[in-house]
Amino acid sequence: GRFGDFGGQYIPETLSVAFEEFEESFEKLKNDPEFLAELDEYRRDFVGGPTPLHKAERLTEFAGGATIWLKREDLAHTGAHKINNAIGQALMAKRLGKPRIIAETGAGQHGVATATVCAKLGLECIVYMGAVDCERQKLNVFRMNTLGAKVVPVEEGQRTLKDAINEAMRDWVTNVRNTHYLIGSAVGPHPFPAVVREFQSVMGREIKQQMKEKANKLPDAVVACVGGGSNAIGAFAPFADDKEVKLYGAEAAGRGIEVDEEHCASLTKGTPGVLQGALTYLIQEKSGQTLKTHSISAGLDYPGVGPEHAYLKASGRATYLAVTDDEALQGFKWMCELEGIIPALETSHAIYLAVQLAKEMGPGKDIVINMSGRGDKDMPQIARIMGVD
Ligand SMILES: CC/C=C(/N=C/c1c(COP(=O)(O)O)cnc(C)c1O)C(=O)O
Repeated sequence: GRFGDFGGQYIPETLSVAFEEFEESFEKLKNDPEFLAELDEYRRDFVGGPTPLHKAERLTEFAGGATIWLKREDLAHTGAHKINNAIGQALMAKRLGKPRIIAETGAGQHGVATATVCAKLGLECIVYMGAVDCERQKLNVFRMNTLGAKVVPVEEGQRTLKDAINEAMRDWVTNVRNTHYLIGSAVGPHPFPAVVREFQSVMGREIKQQMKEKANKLPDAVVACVGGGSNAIGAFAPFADDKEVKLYGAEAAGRGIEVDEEHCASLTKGTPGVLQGALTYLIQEKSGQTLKTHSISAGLDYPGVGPEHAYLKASGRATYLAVTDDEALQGFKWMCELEGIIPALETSHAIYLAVQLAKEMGPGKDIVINMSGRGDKDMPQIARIMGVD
């Protein structure tokens, strides 16, 4: 369960049986034709996949370089990529006979995705969400409640994603017998990062297929934002062996990476350490205590990162660059005004980075942005920032 030196399974003894049975179930199911057929059916008939891949004509012209393509995962059911992982793990939980599902959420998209599949499959759903995120992603709290989930505001720590994960893990240790912890990103102890990557890789496989159909080539670069890293690893993984395809992750530089506690650029400014069950890069002080973080986007506001990204950085296979709040807002505006798409603030970090890269790469090259989610959830925050609320 390692990615180079990274990853591993640093868990309390009480969870070892649950992890063993989850890993066994995954090893069996990941090649099981019937399970894979069921996943395909959900992707097509419930999620609305394959999500479109199309040229961003005006954004390309504006950037003045490589052709920019958009992988429209924002059009997936519930409005983000999170649904792919939620369905896969919920179907596994059903097979494991676990009637109770818990989840953590930051942007609320994973919470909504989990509540959605629990309604569909008849599973109880409890979502832990930092009190700060309950406020800034209020629309998604309403949606979770409407879908029948119980949202538990978390008042610990800085009351954002890391704190929600801690509470979910605390619940799981107590209720592991009848409960599956449906983790929302490619983080945590083995096999969570591998399981989440597997379920999210549908995006990268579709990108590869669609680029072949539309341009008869591989993309020269794939760009995705990186919070815990699930939409990025899902877009990147199918290209791992295609060395000519460059992989870029956009981290959150918040108010700037020069100042501690003002960013979440774990790969750019972090150091190796163990966080929430995995050895990865994290923003920590000498004692190993994680530092506070800031990002305009709740879904990137996390001091760690998935261990597979730590490995991709260390091995040089992927490049991670930090994008500030203001740059993300710029990317947000460009996508709205040039392509008629209101993206999530998380996704906006990748949009800004892709425009910079397109300039550098020049005409004749092709770059794909993994449009991880839509921006409905962010409209109240955007309205306040633009002074139109
Ligand atoms: C699981 C915690 C992260 C959440 N969202 C993260 C997120 C992200 C970043 O998460 P990753 O793909 O896992 O890095 C990107 N785009 C959108 C639209 C997101 O909502 C959530 O709770 O919805």
